[in-house]
Amino acid sequence: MRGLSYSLADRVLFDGLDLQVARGESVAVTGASGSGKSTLLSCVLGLIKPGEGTVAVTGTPTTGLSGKRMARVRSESIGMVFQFGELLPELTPVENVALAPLLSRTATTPSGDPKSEDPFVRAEGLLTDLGVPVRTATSRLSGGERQRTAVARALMNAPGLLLADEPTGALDADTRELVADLLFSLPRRHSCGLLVVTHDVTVAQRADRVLHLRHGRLTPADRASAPDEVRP
Ligand SMILES: Nc1ncnc2c1ncn2[C@@H]1O[C@H](COP(=O)(O)OP(=O)(O)OP(=O)(O)O)[C@@H](O)[C@H]1O
Repeated sequence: MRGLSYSLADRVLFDGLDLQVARGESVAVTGASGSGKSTLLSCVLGLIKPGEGTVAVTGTPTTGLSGKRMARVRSESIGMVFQFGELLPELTPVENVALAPLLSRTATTPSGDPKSEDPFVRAEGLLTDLGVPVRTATSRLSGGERQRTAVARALMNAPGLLLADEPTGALDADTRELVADLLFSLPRRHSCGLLVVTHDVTVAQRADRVLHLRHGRLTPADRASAPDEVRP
């Protein structure tokens, strides 16, 4: 993201913000409630158009893309982990993970060979790798198992960029540690960039870089020592 600016009706949210996340790297963004962390991810996902500035995902400029082409960038290049997992309880864990590529028919293997691997086989492999029981109902999974299922789903398209919005926010302390360990191991294991937004400083500190969002800009967290406030 380069020179990103975005305003709400009553205040400036981003004011010439810059951010680059490399493959193999993890970056955590912290900031006060309402500072714009989730909105930042929405700009990367192309769900919100910035007033000024540019966004590129795995080298593809996305700022001016049509909805259809942006949807393709999302399905091919981005994986997303939400705070509450957002799994469908009616489906099995394997079905939850395989669903998006089955619907969009854009599943790729890590080597980038489209459709060369059955989504169900890949989903089961990822879940097994992440320690999720595959022969159980989704509704019976523990909180940590649900989030690991959500991580497996985000990895299905072998994304160049993983986004996570408060990925441990709904977990107890022990489970949070396990899921955070897993999440921050992904950039190196899967050769993707990881951008995490979180309130949780103990989670953020695991990232290669921690940035603080304040007054519409990102600064290294250790330099952001003044108390936070949301600027009117
Ligand atoms: N659809 C919307 N329309 C108008 N304003 C919005 C919309 N979505 C979010 N906002 C506002 O944008 C600001 C930033 O919201 P955002 O969710 O990005 O903050 P955040 O830093 O992620 O907050 P939190 O840590 O509480 O989740 C907030 O003031 C919020 O009320």
